[in-house]
Amino acid sequence: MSVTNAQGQNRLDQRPEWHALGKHREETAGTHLRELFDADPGRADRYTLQVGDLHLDYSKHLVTDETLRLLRELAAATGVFELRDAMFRGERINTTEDRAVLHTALRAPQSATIEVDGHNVVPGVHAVLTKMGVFADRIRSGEWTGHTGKRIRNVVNIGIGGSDLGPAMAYEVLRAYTDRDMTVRFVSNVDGADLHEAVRDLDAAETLFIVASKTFTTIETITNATSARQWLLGQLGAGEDAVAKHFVALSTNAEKVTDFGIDPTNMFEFWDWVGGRYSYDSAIGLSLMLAIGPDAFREMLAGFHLVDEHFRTAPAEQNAPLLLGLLGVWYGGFHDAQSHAVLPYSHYLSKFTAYLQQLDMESNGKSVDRDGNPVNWQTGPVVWGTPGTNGQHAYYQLLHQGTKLIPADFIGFARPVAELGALAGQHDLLMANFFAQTQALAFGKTPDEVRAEGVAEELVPHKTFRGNHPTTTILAGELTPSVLGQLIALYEHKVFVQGAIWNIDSFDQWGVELGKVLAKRVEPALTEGADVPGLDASTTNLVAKYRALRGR
Ligand SMILES: O=P(O)(O)OC[C@H]1O[C@](O)(CO)[C@@H](O)[C@@H]1O
Repeated sequence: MSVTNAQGQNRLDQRPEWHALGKHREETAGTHLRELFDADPGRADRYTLQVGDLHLDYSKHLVTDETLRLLRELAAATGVFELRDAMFRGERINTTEDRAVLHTALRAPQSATIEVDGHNVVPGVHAVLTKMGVFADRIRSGEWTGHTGKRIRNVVNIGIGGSDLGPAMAYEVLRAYTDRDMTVRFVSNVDGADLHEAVRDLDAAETLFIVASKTFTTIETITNATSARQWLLGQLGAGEDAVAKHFVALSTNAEKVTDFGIDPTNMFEFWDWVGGRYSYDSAIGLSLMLAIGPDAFREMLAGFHLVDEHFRTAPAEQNAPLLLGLLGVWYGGFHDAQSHAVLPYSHYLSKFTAYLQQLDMESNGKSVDRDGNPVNWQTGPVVWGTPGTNGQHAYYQLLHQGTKLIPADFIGFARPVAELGALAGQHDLLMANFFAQTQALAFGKTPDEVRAEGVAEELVPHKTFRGNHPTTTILAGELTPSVLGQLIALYEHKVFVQGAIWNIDSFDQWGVELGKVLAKRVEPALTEGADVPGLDASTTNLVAKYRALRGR
């Protein structure tokens, strides 16, 4: 596909830096990681970075000093650093929604000044954090009681997308830091089964619902919140006045919160310059704060801030989010990689990749540039993965011997969380797998090595491992709140770098709209058999089949 447009020379695929990378790719085609390591004894030492508590090893990537130099030149030419500075300054870099992009302000210290339209937003951020902290302390101490006077022991967060995935992920990651006497659940799916299973064993008198929605118009969340209110009032046999003690809201939309019947004093505010998928360190993290307490929450914010500062100030050669972003551009643009695996070797990171899916794919799953012109290069990859070692016994076969190039991030920790007790003894085995996998992926096993083991000749191709599969290893001492913040900020800024280079708006999400509109149109057809003008033949048949199966 070849596209020309008014942007002319500014188009990514017409830039000399892009062409230089293409040429370099041709010249280095066929080079194996084995050769790169053999030719350069200093490679493993040189290709590492330390950012806060995160040790990054990127030596097992299909790059040389020259590749990295060319990629950095591309970053400079495409204005990554200028856009980064504009983001940190609070400029409206989300152009299609005409909004600033300031999740970094959510973790800025109180002394910072960050202005949107001449207004310093930092005092507001800290006021909400303080309000959240006071509320969390009241719930955790039992001072805040429900309608019947019982203390709150259950928290149910109702939200979807960015109003669910972040706190749900972080709650799992930081389980060891949570109040184990408090039940915290997350309801997102409009499938009634989600809410049903979340509340069926709970005592309503001890349950707090947190309705989390930036817009407070999201149909799934409002439907579930309405059902939760009915359930609560039904269980308590109480009137509407019980709602105030059992419902709080996290939103940017005070009017809609009030319409729903939640007292605005029980609303924790955030702002339109916080994107949904960048919001769990805002008020959206209230459920997490209730679980881990305000101090640990602030430690997490400090971890985010550490990496923000690194991204903002570190030179290009040592800038970790820049490097990770560039590696993705290299594989998507010049190796035709379609996906990116994130493989955490920690059970606590079981929801980490699902969280990254929204962060990355909703941000960079775009096919027009900032000016609305079709792009002629790959944008965001399919992000996928589950914790090791489970994946090893499922899809790693394809990673090792399949036909696809799938760059992967391996994330592991030197020490297990303290409370594992005797089970901590299993940690070395877990981490032995962690190290073995990146080694096997990079270096593989040659036919000669297989033969030397006495393998029958007809089996040699089957037992050969091509190797040359690129991985990043991210190793930290322990999975603490701060380390979680560092990891998330690392990925946020990596996504930013890629969007900047691909010249797309990483902060809008128009692609989710069409399905929402069509669902609204189709619903009356399901319930009432209403005619939907313009409905295609396949969907019409399916709707008819559905109605027949429902006996309608
Ligand atoms: O917080 P809200 O407004 O309910 O939106 C939830 C999610 O819906 C989306 O807009 C996508 O449909 C996400 O970007 C967002 O995180």
